[in-house]
Amino acid sequence: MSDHPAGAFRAGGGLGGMRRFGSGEKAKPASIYGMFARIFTHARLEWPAIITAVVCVIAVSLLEFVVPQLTRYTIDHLIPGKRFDGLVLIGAGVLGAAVMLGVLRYISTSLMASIGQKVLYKLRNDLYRHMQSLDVSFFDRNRTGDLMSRVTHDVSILQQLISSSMMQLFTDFFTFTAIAVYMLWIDWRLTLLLLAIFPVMILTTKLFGKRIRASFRKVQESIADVSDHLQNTLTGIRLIKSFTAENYESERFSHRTRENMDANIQVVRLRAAYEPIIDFLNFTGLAIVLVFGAWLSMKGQMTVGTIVAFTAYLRLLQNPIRHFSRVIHTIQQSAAAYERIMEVMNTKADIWEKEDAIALPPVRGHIVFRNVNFAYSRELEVLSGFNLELEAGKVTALVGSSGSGKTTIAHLIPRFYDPQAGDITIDGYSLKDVTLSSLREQIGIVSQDIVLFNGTIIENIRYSNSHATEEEVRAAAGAASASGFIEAFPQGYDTPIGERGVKLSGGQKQRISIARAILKNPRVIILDEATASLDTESEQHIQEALARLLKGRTCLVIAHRLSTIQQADRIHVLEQGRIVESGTHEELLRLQGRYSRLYALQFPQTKAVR
Ligand SMILES: Nc1ncnc2c1ncn2[C@@H]1O[C@H](COP(=O)(O)OP(=O)(O)OP(=O)(O)O)[C@@H](O)[C@H]1O
Repeated sequence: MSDHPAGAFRAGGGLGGMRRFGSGEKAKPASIYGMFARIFTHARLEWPAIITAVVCVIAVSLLEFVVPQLTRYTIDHLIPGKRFDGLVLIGAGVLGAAVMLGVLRYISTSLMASIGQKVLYKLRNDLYRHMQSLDVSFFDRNRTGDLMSRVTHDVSILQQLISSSMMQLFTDFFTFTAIAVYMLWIDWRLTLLLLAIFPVMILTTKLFGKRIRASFRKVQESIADVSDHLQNTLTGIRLIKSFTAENYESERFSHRTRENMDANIQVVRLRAAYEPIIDFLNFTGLAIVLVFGAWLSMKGQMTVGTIVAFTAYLRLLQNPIRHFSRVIHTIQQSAAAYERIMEVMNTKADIWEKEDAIALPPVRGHIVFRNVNFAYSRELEVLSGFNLELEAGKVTALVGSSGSGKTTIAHLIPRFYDPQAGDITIDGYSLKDVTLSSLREQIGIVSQDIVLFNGTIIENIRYSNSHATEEEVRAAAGAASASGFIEAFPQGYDTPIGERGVKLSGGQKQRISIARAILKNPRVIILDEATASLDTESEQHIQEALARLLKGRTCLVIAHRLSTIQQADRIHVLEQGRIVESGTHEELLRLQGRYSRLYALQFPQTKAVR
């Protein structure tokens, strides 16, 4: 049994220009509270570390509070009283506080950084697992590079928020409240005057926050574009070279990176405008303390030490605001990233299992399509009232012109897509009533787009059955006529095949994919154009391998090349989603209809003989 049956079926690539999330309906901005709530849900198991970090942070705030008190005491009491003995204690007190601050900050920062990493680890894995659970149509709609950048770049942005900015926010909130209360207690008039500036600051922050977040969204989308372009062009490098399209691609790349640069410049401009406004408001606070404090002092209502302490507290009070102007940058950047992550997390799979889905018992492989309607989108109906029967243990072939719906029919059997109407059954079980894994474990697909992973030959063959022994792998490779060329490699089965199997020839890749299917030993085989574009010798090897693969199983063979399906038990000719002719090769030739015309096109000489 396969550990990861879905992986073997996953068709790569996406269709550009189709609807994907964010392009149809406008994505609802995710709430910042929602973001924090989710982060806390992920972080809750780390509560001992969180509590320790919070205690450290509170201690930092208290120490910060003590230092201005030492200044005040020095100015108001030690200097006027010429108490030289007290200076040593004050010096030691300030240095001691500095050392303690350093230690406490080290503990809280390193704890929060490791919590951030753990949350990130969980979030990234959840996202990946969720993506894997989505169906093929999701991957049709979305660009690979864009999805990659959500899992890598967007998740990393959240890490910065968790490990540094969130703690900073908490520290600032605590310091701000403690100091505001203390200042109110010392002189409520001066403090209220100061606090009057804060609503202006909050409003400015809100106004800028919205714009900064929108710009960050653009930055992240442009990164996704860059990553998508890279993914497409690096995997298609041979095509680019064959069309000498290097300059064209470099220009397209530069266009995308320019969009990224422009979006970043927009963010920088917004920040550059925001920070001076906040600084101006901070200076207004300082002016108020100086002018009003000096006035009170001249009237004998306030000591000089209090004014000095007040300016120090003012700085501490303004620090959170100044930090906030920086943290807001991270928060808005994270919110934009979080939105993009949640778009994936909130996407529900179109293909799902019923709650009471049963495990499909080992089947014989009798498959029936009854009145099936299927469309990829509203505009394009591929199958309408479609009926088809695949007899158990027999080879059924589908032929027909390009776009007539052959691959679509094949993809409905492992439930890559679900029909909008009608039913498909296997041994009488409706596909919708059985679990996806029990269904897919009994189906093997060998397609013309062979997907091999970077790894060794044995790893690729074993992908369909991770428990297979080495002997079983060798036997499968033998049956797939692959052992000859594999053993000829100096490293044999341990030969690395490179990304997507680039180090192998087309025919070799095909035989490895057949070996992989044989090792899976499924009841049902779907063969999509497996012999396209091969030389005669390779094709002969492959035909032998295929004959062994198909033997005794229910097979659906999709072939353009009629030579490959002459032995099929039944051939259906498909036109625009309808079966127009059915029979064996000889019967269909005798009909002198669509099939015989297709055959004559492919084999003009044979036709002449007949
Ligand atoms: N993932 C998809 N999303 C939207 N439309 C699709 C998708 N796959 C196929 N189609 C459309 O559905 C129709 C049937 O395509 P299908 O691939 O089943 O034809 P086919 O007979 O297998 O063609 P070929 O022999 O060229 O592979 C075509 O019009 C095609 O454009």
